[in-house]
Amino acid sequence: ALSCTCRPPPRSKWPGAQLAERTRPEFRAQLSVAWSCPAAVGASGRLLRTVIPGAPGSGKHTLALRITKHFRLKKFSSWDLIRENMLRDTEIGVLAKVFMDQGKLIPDDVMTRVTLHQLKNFSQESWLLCGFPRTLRQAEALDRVYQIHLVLNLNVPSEVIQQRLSARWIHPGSGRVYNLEFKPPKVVGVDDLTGEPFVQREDDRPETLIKRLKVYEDQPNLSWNITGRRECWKHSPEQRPTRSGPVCMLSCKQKFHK
Ligand SMILES: Nc1nc2c(ncn2[C@@H]2O[C@H](COP(=O)(O)OP(=O)(O)O)[C@@H](O)[C@H]2O)c(=O)[nH]1
Ligand SMILES: Nc1ncnc2c1ncn2[C@@H]1O[C@H](COP(=O)(O)OP(=O)(O)O)[C@@H](O)[C@H]1O
Repeated sequence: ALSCTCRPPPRSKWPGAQLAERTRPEFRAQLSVAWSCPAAVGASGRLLRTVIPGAPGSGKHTLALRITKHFRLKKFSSWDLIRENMLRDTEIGVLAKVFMDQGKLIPDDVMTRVTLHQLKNFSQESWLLCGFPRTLRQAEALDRVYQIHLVLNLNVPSEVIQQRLSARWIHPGSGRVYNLEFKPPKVVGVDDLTGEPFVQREDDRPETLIKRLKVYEDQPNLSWNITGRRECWKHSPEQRPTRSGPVCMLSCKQKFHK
């Protein structure tokens, strides 16, 4: 289920080789593909611009953390941006809470404005953007400003998502994510680093979660299309995943395969 036209180099050549050996098989496969892509190794000497769109609860933040740590990219996440604004009670934070509590996406113009504004300060760094874009309008707005090299799609069926999110807990101050099954804390109920209690996200409660998944499912699939020499974001008619477990499809812009 992994698709990339690049050939992986020998494993010993990956910078995160040792880590990759220790990670779970699905992450290892994802890292291998990411590393095998010339865009990722910076073969062209360019800055790397990567995005992880993906369904709610598909594991975007978990994977983004691993990749950015070991491939030395700057991580941006739409959720961190929103969470910081909510903690500071800014106008954007208050607005975001209204939409999140209803299980809805934050309006495109707001999300695009804050994200692009933040990215502006990092024009000389390679980055990975997590949770953005989530709609075609956001994708097109991003594309107008940046050339995106890699798109990591995490395709996870909704019943697996429901199971994961019902067991997700976070530390509200830092946003650190736990999972009672997949990534349990050292001591039940408290954050590993601060010892502070963790909470369930309001929007992970079953009634809101069902609405969020519906919003996601009702929205046409966002995919990155490469046809001939044309590269563009589009709505794809592909079916939502039905297989259980994470499936990663990686697309690289064509010019990096030459
Ligand atoms: N079983 C399993 N759980 C995962 C995996 N990746 C993330 N999780 C857990 O699933 C939940 C959602 O992951 P998160 O990274 O917050 O998803 P996001 O909402 O897409 O950013 C969290 O509780 C994670 O600990 C995975 O590969 N397998
Ligand atoms: N790119 C985005 N566009 C619109 N809303 C967003 C975006 N990213 C995050 N949000 C809002 O913030 C909430 C939490 O973000 P995140 O943790 O990435 O969500 P999820 O767990 O649903 O993947 C989303 O449910 C949505 O309301």
